[in-house]
Amino acid sequence: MTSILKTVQLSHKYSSSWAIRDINLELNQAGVIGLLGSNGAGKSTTMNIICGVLNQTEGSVFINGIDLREDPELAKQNIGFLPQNPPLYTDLTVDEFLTYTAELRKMEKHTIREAVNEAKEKVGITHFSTRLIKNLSGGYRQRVGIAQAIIHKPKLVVMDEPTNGLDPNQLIEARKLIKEIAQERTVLLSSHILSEIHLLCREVIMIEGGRIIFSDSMDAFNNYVQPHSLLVRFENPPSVADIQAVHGVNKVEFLTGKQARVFFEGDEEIAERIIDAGGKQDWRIREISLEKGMLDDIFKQLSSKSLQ
Ligand SMILES: Nc1ncnc2c1ncn2[C@@H]1O[C@H](COP(=O)(O)OP(=O)(O)OP(=O)(O)O)[C@@H](O)[C@H]1O
Repeated sequence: MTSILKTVQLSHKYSSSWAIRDINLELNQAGVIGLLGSNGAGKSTTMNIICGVLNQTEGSVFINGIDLREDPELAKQNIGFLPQNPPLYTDLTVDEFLTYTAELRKMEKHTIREAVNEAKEKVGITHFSTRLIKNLSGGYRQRVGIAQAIIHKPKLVVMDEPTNGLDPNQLIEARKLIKEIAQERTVLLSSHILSEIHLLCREVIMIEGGRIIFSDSMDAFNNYVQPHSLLVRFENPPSVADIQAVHGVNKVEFLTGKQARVFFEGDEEIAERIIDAGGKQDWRIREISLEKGMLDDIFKQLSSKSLQ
């Protein structure tokens, strides 16, 4: 089977330093795939190369089996791109802009009108067809950006931090839309926010320092990343020393007078031991929950595992 996207030993150097090294990706199915990494990890560089905006220093990109360097025009017919800052012409109306992007894609003239209408309908902006883009809210501008990325019905849509800067309501709508779009195609989406990737993606590729340090399903990711802290809320808070006396606890931080983050090593049965100690010493525990690590901690865990 031909992969929708395949990268082979993709590496890129800006002047003297490598931004990404040996990125090997292979995507075959519809759905949202997350590219997760902290700021500067190499997400935009990877995406810009995949979309043909930046020429790699080394390695190859195949879109639907077509080498992007050998036949960029044909390869790009299968890609839609929503860059971090979508290049919208804000003095054009939605219709004018989408027609222009369809022409840029070299779509056949007689197909453009229908394609514009379909894309508008898909992202829910038909009622703004004749509105100037500069008079749209951030959330609707984002939709125009998504419409231009799907207007030619590509098999692969690449979105660089698409939910950045949206307000909570816009966020919910954008996530819904991205999931809908991914029902019939592959969406590769980047974010530095773990919870965003959790909400949207079925697979996750984690990149750090320009290298892939994890690539598997979201479920596998959840199993791989072991929790190592608990949030505990007490009605009758004990001292730090009292909590540290519980076997396995290695650090305690009080976040408020009644809530503490308890770091532990080893098994998750620590929660039972804390509840046990709390019962005996009348801490009156009101809430206790395992925390998945913060992104920085997860990077450290995964980096050290990948070096083992
Ligand atoms: N035009 C450039 N010239 C020189 N170095 C660059 C350039 N663009 C990016 N870099 C460097 O390459 C590395 C990867 O950057 P990249 O933008 O790909 O990361 P990112 O994961 O997308 O981060 P962010 O979320 O902050 O955009 C970083 O160290 C960055 O400083």
